[in-house]
Amino acid sequence: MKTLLTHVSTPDDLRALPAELLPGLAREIRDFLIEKVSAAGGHLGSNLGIVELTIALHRVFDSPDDAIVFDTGHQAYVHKILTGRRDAFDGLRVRGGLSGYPSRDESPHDHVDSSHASTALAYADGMAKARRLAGEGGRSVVAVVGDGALTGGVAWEALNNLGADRGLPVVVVLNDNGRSYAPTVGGWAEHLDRLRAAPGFSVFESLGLRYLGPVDGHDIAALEQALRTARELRTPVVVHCVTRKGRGYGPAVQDLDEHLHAIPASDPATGQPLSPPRGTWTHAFSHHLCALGERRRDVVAVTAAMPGPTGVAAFGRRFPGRMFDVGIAEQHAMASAAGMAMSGLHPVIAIYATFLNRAVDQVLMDIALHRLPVTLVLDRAGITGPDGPSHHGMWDLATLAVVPGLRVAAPRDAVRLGELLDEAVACDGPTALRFPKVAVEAEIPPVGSVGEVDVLASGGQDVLLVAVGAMAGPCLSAAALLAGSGIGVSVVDPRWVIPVSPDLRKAVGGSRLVVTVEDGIASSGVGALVRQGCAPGQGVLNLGLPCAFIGQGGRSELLAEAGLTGQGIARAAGDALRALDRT
Ligand SMILES: Cc1ncc(C[n+]2csc(CCOP(=O)(O)OP(=O)(O)O)c2C)c(N)n1
Ligand SMILES: CC(=O)[C@@H](O)[C@H](O)COP(=O)(O)O
Ligand SMILES: [Mg+2]
Repeated sequence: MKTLLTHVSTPDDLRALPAELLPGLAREIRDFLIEKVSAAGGHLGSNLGIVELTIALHRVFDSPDDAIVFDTGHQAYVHKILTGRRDAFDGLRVRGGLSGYPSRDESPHDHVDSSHASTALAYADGMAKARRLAGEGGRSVVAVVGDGALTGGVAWEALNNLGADRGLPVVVVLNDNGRSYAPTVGGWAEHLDRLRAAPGFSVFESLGLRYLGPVDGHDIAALEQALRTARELRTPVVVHCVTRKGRGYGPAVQDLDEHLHAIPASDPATGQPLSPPRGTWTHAFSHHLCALGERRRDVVAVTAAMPGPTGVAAFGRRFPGRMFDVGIAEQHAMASAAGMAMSGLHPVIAIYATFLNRAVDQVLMDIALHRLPVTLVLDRAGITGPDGPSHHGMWDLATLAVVPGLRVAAPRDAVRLGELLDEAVACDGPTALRFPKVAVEAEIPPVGSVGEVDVLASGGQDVLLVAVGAMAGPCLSAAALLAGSGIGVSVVDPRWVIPVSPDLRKAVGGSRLVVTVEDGIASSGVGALVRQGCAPGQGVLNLGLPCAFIGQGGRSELLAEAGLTGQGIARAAGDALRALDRT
């Protein structure tokens, strides 16, 4: 029986609770988190570590009038529990259910939807300035930021601005657990180490902010006292709180790799996944990269704070000194890789497709303009699923399509992933590979080829399906359905999808209707490029995702909504062919 938690649904309830009951409430919140996150999957370790800190924040500040902005937002589950959303946790991260991040649609206590890291201080800077201009400067703005998120350059741009405006009532709550996924890296992490051991010189003070701490981030009374002091200062101030990721849950504390940062549905007793993990694209990439590392001494791997999730951790273990974790610093990852390539290395930057967005200028100006041999490996491309709009990796093809001289490949299976990675590092200019967040399906062998384009099915020239990467499987299903209705249909996989190759132009010639199918924005990706080269009078249909922010849900259900299933593709192609017949 959850006696305390059932009586605490709002910050007012929380403030009414006697202080001696708060440790018991923290225990109940942890039990609740373990039960609900184990059932749904989600961000467990970070939330277990921030329980006391969130309680203290909501007792000291008056949300939503005082704005509490969570950086990245993956650690806001406790905030949700304490702001009226406890009962929604059974729908955590499912279609139409509770978001895994703050969401303005869900609650006035949530101010920001984006879950790309390192931006909370900038939001706080802007909110505080706007409130001051509107004569509402009496309210505080609180930015809760992790030690990992503070490795991102945009956070330091905000600190630079905050430090210069001493009249802003901005409280930066640094939740320092010493980790991103893996231990946080760099001189910054070392500085925090020293501050944790003995308060002394603080970089923040040199920048013009006040510094309070370090505070034990699991001692609610100490936290409340520090936060009250910070609130009364009415100037930009950093409260340095030291916490433990995964606190209070054995399997999380014992997971030394990531402290169960993010988990799939798991057994709460053991912390083990309910279904054994199937071979993912990430596993396949990790395997091929290690094999490549044996053959090519110049190949190095770069990650922006995600060595485990992007699959380069194994490469780092096998080739010490050839894997570089640069922190949550995607722009630096690109520009530093450019420098490496200028000096004789071939860097492979492994990054989620959605986080590429932050570094597009570096791809253009630092890598592509210099025609440097750098390979981007874009994991979680296309629809990702339960992480929602900010995590779908759906902009990569549209953005990379306008980068001069950059070649993009989309493998359809693990064999092609190996081949294309080899081809990519054999290029003397920039390349990218993209694949989705899903288990890799069985190999799809070609039945023929047109130059470097693989023919996957050869059944006639009424319809040609051009399958981009993992869309090959649904395209083959669609081809079978169309053939069953008497339509002559063929399927090709270009392998290298950007720019459109002369081989692909040759392959599409002669078909009445060309249908491109991609797990990216239909109007601006590979399909749009293929369309430009089609003959006048030739029918062209571009299937893919809408140019819209797509909500959370299962990958399959979101792809089905976009029509990217065998049936959906067959229906759309059949309709388009009939329309062509009528013209
Ligand atoms: C721009 C960007 N890059 C990468 C990520 C993936 N990511 C999510 S949380 C995280 C680690 C965050 O570490 P920290 O801020 O210290 O929070 P903690 O989980 O330790 O509480 C990373 C790398 C992201 N959300 N945004
Ligand atoms: C908050 C964040 O950006 C990551 O933790 C992300 O949620 C991980 O996603 P995967 O579960 O797909 O690795
Ligand atoms: Mg951290």
